[in-house]
Amino acid sequence: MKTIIQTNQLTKSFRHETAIHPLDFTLQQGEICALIGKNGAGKSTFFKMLSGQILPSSGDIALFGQSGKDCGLSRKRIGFIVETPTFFPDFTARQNLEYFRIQRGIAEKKQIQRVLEIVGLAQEKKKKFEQYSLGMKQRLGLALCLLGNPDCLILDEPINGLDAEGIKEIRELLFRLNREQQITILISSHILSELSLLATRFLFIKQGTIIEDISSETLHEKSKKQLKIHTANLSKAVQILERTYPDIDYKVLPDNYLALQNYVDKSQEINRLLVKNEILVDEFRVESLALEDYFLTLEEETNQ
Ligand SMILES: Nc1ncnc2c1ncn2[C@@H]1O[C@H](COP(=O)(O)OP(=O)(O)OP(=O)(O)O)[C@@H](O)[C@H]1O
Repeated sequence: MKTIIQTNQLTKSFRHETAIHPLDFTLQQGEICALIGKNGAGKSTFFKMLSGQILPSSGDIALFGQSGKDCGLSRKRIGFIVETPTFFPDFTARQNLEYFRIQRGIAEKKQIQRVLEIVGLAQEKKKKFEQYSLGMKQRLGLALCLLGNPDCLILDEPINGLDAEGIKEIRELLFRLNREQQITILISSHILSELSLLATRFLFIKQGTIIEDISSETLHEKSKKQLKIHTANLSKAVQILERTYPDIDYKVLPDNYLALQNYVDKSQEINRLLVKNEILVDEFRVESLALEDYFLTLEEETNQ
């Protein structure tokens, strides 16, 4: 498998703070890797270093095996959405792409039709950019990314502000690009439910440090079923459960939720036990741990 991106002890400090602590990261061909972190965790800073918009404070970046000066040439093989691309408002999609095609020295004119077809904007011949919906604007941003026939896409919040239908369209488009054209994708978003449908790998970043790097299979395995209980009397419930099942594995979640990781198959027995001990349970369900919960739990655990 080919390595698309490799960083070695990459760091970035701004005047008053360190945004990225020494970061070692490898992205392999074919992956769809989701970068997940709270506001200010360092996602955009990392992406900007990869795109060459800002320089690292220390460490190396290798793109397609090339580092140093050659890294700049390899960058052409990557399509970036790192900041919302600026288009001319009174140009059509075609005119906007034509401008960027010339600016970037891309010889083949037919690339424009090709990328417009990929993102589903080929029929929009007359509409100007300013008349586009947000979804269309985002798709044009992706078309621009695809103009140079990239092998990899690095997308910072490409589904920001889209409605459910727009999000689904972009997801399906990214799936197609990955499966049919073997395009490797590194993507960030705050819409974790969406990333969980798309990504093959999840990278969690907190205060500039990767706190977890996990494949979707392992995540799925780890996030098997759990028993989620909501009660106002959480401490008493924990006490009784610990007394009855000494090896019980549980997590206390925010807002008076308790998640049991084992004894899930004994849900009826547990329910009866709590009721017998006069613990008022107002929610009791078996569920799969969602990516969102996984992220919040991870954030909490790393606070300790
Ligand atoms: N140009 C800059 N000058 C000073 N500090 C900066 C600069 N750019 C980013 N930072 C700081 O670096 C840290 C990481 O910011 P970054 O934008 O990378 O986070 P993020 O994970 O992309 O957040 P968000 O989800 O809000 O986009 C933040 O504390 C931010 O204030």
